[in-house]
Amino acid sequence: MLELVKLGCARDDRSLFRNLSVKLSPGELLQIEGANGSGKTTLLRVLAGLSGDYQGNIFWKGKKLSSVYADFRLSTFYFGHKPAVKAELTPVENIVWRASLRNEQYSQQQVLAALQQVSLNGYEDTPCGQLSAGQHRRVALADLFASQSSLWILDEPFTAIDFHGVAWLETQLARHVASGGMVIITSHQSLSELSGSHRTLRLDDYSFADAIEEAIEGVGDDQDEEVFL
Ligand SMILES: Nc1ncnc2c1ncn2[C@@H]1O[C@H](COP(=O)(O)OP(=O)(O)OP(=O)(O)O)[C@@H](O)[C@H]1O
Repeated sequence: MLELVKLGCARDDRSLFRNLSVKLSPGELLQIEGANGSGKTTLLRVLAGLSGDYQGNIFWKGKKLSSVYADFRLSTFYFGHKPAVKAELTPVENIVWRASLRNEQYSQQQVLAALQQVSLNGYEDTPCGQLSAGQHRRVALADLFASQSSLWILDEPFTAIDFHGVAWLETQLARHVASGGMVIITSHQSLSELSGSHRTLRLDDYSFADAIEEAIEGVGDDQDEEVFL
């Protein structure tokens, strides 16, 4: 349902990755791994539609992403490094506001259930600016509890989350995938026990260094072709 074809990204004249082709179907979780600076966040920002600076093509439900972007946005939940949580709003207000950005409406019961799920009951009326770093991220993660988005794009969602929060989040991921949802996630956490539909993609395998090696190997294969290194 989501397909990347020969995707490549460069930043500041440096190639991060190239020739990345992969398909993600309903019921699958794709974990993106790679060294610091290999381009994991860059890739997720591209997939979330937050950056159009890339080579190659992205298809959603068989159509070019640019032509079905509105549908894609409504089908996607993006959790970035710094999720949008307004400091002056309470957790309840933030959940309602964040849902409205995705054209979703939660009942009061759903909001309170979501807060309970992320152990923020008792903090309903506390401005989020007064919450701890982990609680702050839990406010954004609470969305997952009632999310209707089929594709979750999660950038290091376990950061600052305690042991119980990690277990809760793993359960949400497993449930989402089991019910036909899709997940793309960066995490240094091992997720392999989640389900058989879990795949890992190492971004370093698509790095420029590999491209140079390929080019060097190619010199002997085709003497007519000029190779620029
Ligand atoms: N907008 C930008 N302008 C210039 N360089 C950028 C930009 N965005 C990212 N980069 C660079 O691209 C490289 C990859 O960054 P990115 O955040 O995607 O890596 P990452 O794999 O997520 O790293 P980490 O594991 O440390 O979070 C870094 O060297 C970064 O400085």
